[in-house]
Amino acid sequence: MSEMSPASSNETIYDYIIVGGGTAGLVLANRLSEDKNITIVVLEAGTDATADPRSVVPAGWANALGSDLDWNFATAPQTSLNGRRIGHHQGKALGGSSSINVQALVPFSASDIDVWESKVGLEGWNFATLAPYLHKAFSLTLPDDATVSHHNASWAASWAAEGKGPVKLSFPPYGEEKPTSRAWTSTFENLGVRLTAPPFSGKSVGAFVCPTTIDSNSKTRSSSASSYWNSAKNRENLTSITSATVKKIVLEYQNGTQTATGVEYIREGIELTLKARREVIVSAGALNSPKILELSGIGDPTVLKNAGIPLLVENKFVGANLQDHVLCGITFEASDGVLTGDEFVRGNMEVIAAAQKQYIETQSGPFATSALMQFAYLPTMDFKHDKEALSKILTSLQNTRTNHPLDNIRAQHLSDLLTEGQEGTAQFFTALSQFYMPGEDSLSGFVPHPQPGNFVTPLVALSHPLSTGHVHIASSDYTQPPIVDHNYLSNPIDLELHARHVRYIEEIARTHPFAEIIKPNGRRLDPIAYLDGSLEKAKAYVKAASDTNYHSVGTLAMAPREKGGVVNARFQVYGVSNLRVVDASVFPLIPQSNTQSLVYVVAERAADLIKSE
Ligand SMILES: Cc1cc2nc3c(=O)[nH]c(=O)nc-3n(C[C@H](O)[C@H](O)[C@H](O)COP(=O)(O)OP(=O)(O)OC[C@H]3O[C@@H](n4cnc5c(N)ncnc54)[C@H](O)[C@@H]3O)c2cc1C
Repeated sequence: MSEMSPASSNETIYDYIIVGGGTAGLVLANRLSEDKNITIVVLEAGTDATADPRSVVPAGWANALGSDLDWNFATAPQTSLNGRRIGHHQGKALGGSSSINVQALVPFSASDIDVWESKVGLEGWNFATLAPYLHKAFSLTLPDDATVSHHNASWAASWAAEGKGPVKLSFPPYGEEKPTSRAWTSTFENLGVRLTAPPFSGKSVGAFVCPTTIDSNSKTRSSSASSYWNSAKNRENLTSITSATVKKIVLEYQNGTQTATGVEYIREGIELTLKARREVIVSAGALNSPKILELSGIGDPTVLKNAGIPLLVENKFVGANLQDHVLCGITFEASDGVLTGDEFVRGNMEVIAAAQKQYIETQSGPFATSALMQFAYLPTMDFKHDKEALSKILTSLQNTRTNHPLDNIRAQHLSDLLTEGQEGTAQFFTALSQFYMPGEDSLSGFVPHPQPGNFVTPLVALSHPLSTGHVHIASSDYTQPPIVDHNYLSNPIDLELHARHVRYIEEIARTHPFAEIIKPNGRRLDPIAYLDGSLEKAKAYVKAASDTNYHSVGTLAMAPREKGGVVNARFQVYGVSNLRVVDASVFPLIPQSNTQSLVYVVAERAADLIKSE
């Protein structure tokens, strides 16, 4: 049974209720329903977008942003970003954010995960345990030899042999991505940074072309919906209810503890309930899962009191520990003759119609690829020669202020990475077009005010930010969005490191062969983006121009209680029976990578843990 109408259903009790049919939620739905003896229902607020071109066509994501497939959140004004509000897209459809994301599959590092066990204290949470799940979640199709060589991607051969998972990965065919991957990887080699190890090996620095979650046969997006869901949805024991917004978890006091017994949800304006025989599993994403817990009476007493919600389970860390990779780029005018994506950004109908025709007729062209695939992890390059600056940062790290018990661990981990100097603290990547509008609120969709001209935008994200924020309800009204406040760059160490990394973009831009893509003496989109090697100018620029990388995590952290945990190492919510959270909310510390790789892996492990009980 797949989609059912709740009104016509006799069955209102399921073994597991999964709240949120997103990236993690559908992994769980698939794996748990492998056991025919248990029943599962997935409640998803969005629709089934598995035939919607905005989700299916690889380049369609730009049109999905800001649409009905998007929760379209926005942050509170960010003090350290000159008071700007930052739009924060999150997928609202079966597949969740995996149905609208940019499809880059980027590696997390071993040390970022090992610290979960060694310093956070989560037994069994290390890279050696998690890495094998990459092969359970993903399968990679290698392109022809010429393309592998063009992308410098021979490292991926063993991956292609071992990966057996439902999510399909591919590299773009030679010629379908620009600027050439070779230009990217060669530029970093010319900067003295050779790829040190295969990108997914756990300890790798340097430039690489990442696989994308695109099916190489159909040239369509491979989301958790098109993969995990589509292959399981006809199972008799698995049900989905779409357009169903969960309002709260029903808690009953049983055997001396609050126990999750079901959920209340709204569909077509009607309030309905479902009961769970075994568990409720919340997988609504890092910005919505805390909201559901708070609306259910689980959280910080002050937050709940202000919203008029009776407190049932006290935990002041619900909604805290919000982290993201703050992102900033410099948009350079492209050299004459370089074919950029700016006509698409400007919505040029002639160009779009031609690309559409090419995609429909031959499954190729600009619509068949994701925009982002050239990446590089780098240590903070300044510190290779400026030991005094490094020493100052390390001293500040010892005295940095803390808002959350995990902050000390974050600072210690960053200190270790900077001292060693062998791992990435910055993630560089590049877009061959204007990418966003620096200096403005970034509230509505992708590039709200496109500019004339052709551009290239190298960007950098801060891999291990210390600044943390929060997401909380403002009222008991479930239709109201939560208050999202990342506190981007509020920690001065973040500001300094991010500014140093952004300043390094100028170095990349003048290094060959990447320099050839940029017009000599061409303009930059933002008049204050001329940093001239000045750290002060770079600091001013990142405040004016930084944005989100859409990697919100950590708001219901997996950690011991005394370290600010909301769930234990088995995803169980402290103080409540039969309630788990499985999604990006549980990451105690943000990994260096874009987050989908780890969300899939963590959800696979959650399924194994639950099934083993
Ligand atoms: C625009 C964008 C681009 C990105 N690009 C990349 C990328 O290229 N590479 C990468 O690695 N990562 C990327 N990410 C991040 C990555 O996609 C997410 O971190 C990951 O998918 C989150 O998975 P999740 O399961 O935690 O949440 P989601 O996948 O967001 O799932 C949450 C689900 O819960 C549903 N839901 C929420 N509230 C309720 C409710 N009350 N009732 C019922 N259902 C509810 C939502 O509709 C959604 O379907 C991107 C994210 C975005 C938004």
